[in-house]
This record gives sequence, C-alpha cells and structure tokens, in this order.
Amino acid sequence: MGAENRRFALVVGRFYEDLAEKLVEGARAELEKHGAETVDVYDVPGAFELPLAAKYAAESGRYDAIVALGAVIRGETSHYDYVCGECARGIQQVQLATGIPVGFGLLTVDTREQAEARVGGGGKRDSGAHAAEAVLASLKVKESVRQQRARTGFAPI
Ligand SMILES: Nc1c(NC[C@H](O)[C@H](O)[C@H](O)CO)[nH]c(=O)[nH]c1=O
Ligand SMILES: CC(=O)[C@@H](O)COP(=O)(O)O
Repeated sequence: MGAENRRFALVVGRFYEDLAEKLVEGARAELEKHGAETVDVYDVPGAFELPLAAKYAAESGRYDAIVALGAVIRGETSHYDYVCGECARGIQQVQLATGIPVGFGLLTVDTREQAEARVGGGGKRDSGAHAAEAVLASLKVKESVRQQRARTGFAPI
C-alpha cells in the first residue's frame, strides 16, 4: 500500500541519541519511499514515555499511523524488564484502543553491538524501517476492510 496523502508521527525515545536518530532515518526513509505526505517527529526521554506520546498522537486525529522508536540496553538490574515490558504493553494498548496503527520499533538488546546491528546501515536489520513497514501493512488491512464493507455491507471474516 502506498502512503500517498497519509500523515505519520514518529515518537522517539532519545535515551541513546545516536541509535534513536538511525531508527528515525530508517523509518522516515521507508515512509517517504511510499509517498508519505507528512512525517512528524516527537521526542521523549526514553522508552517508558513512548506509549503516552503515541496516545497523544493517535488521539490528535492528525495521523493515520504512528511509529514508536527507541533502544533499551540491558543493565545490571531488573529495570530493563519493566521499561521494555511497559513500553510494549502500552504501545499495544494504544493501537488497540484507538484503531490507529502503532509500529513497535523498540530495540530490546543486551549489548550496544546488538543495537548497532539493528539500526540499518548494512547491519543485521533496520528496525526503524521494519516498524514503518508494519504500520503500512496495517493501514492496508484497514483500507481493505473499509472497501469491502462499502461494497457488501460486510467485512470479510
Ligand atoms: N535504561 C533505558 C531507559 N530508561 C529510562 C526510561 O525509559 C524512562 O525514561 C525513565 O524511567 C523516566 O521515566 N530508557 C530507554 O529508552 N533505554 C534504556 O536503555
Ligand atoms: C535498561 C535500563 O534501564 C538500564 O539502563 C538501567 O541500568 P541498570 O539496570 O544497571 O541500573
């Protein structure tokens, strides 16, 4: 699905600024490749704040989809588990509650090297781009269901 005439918000946890920026680059490139009209960026301190930022953007009525981006690197304590878990849970809650797709572009890794390998640039993965791809796919499903309902009055099971 193209993203023509579509508006997107990137909500970005800036705890690791260099990693965050690479994730933003990957997500933005993917959305613009598909013709996105708007890609707005909203920064928060870390992953724990991403769900609330996504909620603000989703409820604004301005965006067709949102991509949440950030990186959590495990430390010595259980803090990692809470940050990652609450971020994932919160993001899922926002998209299910609002019907606005929210891509999960959060790196949850044990080492910086693992993170570096997942931010594009020829590494293992471009998690920012993948999260953007995911919301485009969700928007395609949403549009298909809408069209089916318009044609038949019923959405496919
Ligand atoms: N350790 C990491 C954090 N921790 C900060 C929290 O996300 C949050 O901003 C703080 O607890 C204040 O509410 N955040 C990351 O994004 N990545 C980390 O590795
Ligand atoms: C993932 C984190 O919150 C982490 O940076 C915290 O480090 P630590 O568990 O060593 O306090």
